[in-house]
Amino acid sequence: MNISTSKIKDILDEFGVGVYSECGKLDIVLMHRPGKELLRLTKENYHHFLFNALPNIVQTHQSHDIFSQYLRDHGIHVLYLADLLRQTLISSDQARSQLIHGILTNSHFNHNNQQQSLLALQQWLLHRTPEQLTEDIIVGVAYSQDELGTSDYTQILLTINNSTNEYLIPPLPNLLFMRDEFSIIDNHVFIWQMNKPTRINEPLLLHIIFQYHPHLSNCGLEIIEWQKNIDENDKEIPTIEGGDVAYLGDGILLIGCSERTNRTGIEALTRTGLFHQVIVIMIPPERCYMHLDTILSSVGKHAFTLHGLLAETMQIYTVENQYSHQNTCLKPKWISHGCNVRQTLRKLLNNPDLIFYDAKDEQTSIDEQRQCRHNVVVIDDCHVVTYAGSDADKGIVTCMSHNNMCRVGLIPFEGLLEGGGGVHCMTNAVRRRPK
Ligand SMILES: NC(=[NH2+])NCCC[C@H](N)C(=O)O
Repeated sequence: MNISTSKIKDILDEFGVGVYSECGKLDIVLMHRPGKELLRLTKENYHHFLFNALPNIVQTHQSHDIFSQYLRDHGIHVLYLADLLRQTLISSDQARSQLIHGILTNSHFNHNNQQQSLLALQQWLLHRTPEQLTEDIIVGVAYSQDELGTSDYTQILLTINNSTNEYLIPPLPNLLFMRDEFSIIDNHVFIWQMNKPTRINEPLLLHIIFQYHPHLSNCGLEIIEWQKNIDENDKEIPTIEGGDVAYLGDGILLIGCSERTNRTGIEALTRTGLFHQVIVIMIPPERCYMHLDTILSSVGKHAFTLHGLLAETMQIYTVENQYSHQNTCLKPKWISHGCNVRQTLRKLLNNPDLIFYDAKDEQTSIDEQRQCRHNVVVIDDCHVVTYAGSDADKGIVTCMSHNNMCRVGLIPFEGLLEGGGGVHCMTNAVRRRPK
């Protein structure tokens, strides 16, 4: 579904932008409807691309369209990444150069031919139209005459490639999980730095969109260069992925320190000084718990989902800024609050009645966590969406809907779950009201 730039302007004018909670009414969301990049997945490479199995693209489209239609049926405007990127590249030469520069920076060739290959790739990219560039960066470009055409630079690229690399530009099948590349918090845009190399080009696209899109670049959102706040002594590169980030509103940030989001990243974010409280949950660094939202997500003002198996084993910290006498920001301090997630969040969030929904027994909870059902997205307070197929007696959906506590919309998982993410992972709010 194509949305024109003028329609986008109307939506932004009508609703405004900014995300002020995880559970207020959702008005505008960004998603990516997967395309031919999924056809790049094979039995040999799907692990490399962080998929658990091969999806059937017809099913992916069906399920994804049912999901986006559910959102539209409840008054949410769905924007699509490919539309925004194309519109940005059409309207701004600077955006095109920045995209090309970013692709070149992230490309690595055989050491001996690095310089020559980069020049050839640059020339090849400079001859692409905005529409072609949009497709190249999302779908990827294979080392083949078919895809590269017959120019002089093509010959150089094909000759130089030592055939160990299948792709000149790698495909981005994980764009399906639009949650992870950025977060909007209040009216600030944070473009994240991915931990997994195969996702390295994804944030680049979002940076270009928020910086140059004819309407999103001047609608009152400000990009924050959070990763500049690292200490000289920090040895690791700061990484944060959006699935670890839950902005609860009123300056309170809940964040997972996980396989993907590291301490240096969390400290750099804290040092922006934009948060009143930063609460960190230490998540076991395992693939099945890759982000905070695989085990906990917001359901409404009164509740979260929480995978019970981990509820009393994950250390919780608050991270606070410290300043020198000259008022320079020093390394933040980590204060431990023990390992009981339920108790600690009730206390830190000053809400003794906070509810944590889970399946009724441990094995069902484990099964449902693996099927991404703790991963819910809020439409409005107490109205969420998750994947269908939850156990009718013991499943988390039954627990959430008990006594009409919550309304739970269900969408098919076929064609989506193979990528290892749920409905929260596939959406990213551009406008969400306070709780
Ligand atoms: N917010 C999330 N939980 N995202 C899920 C991302 C799944 C993706 N295949 C990855 O491994 O990166």
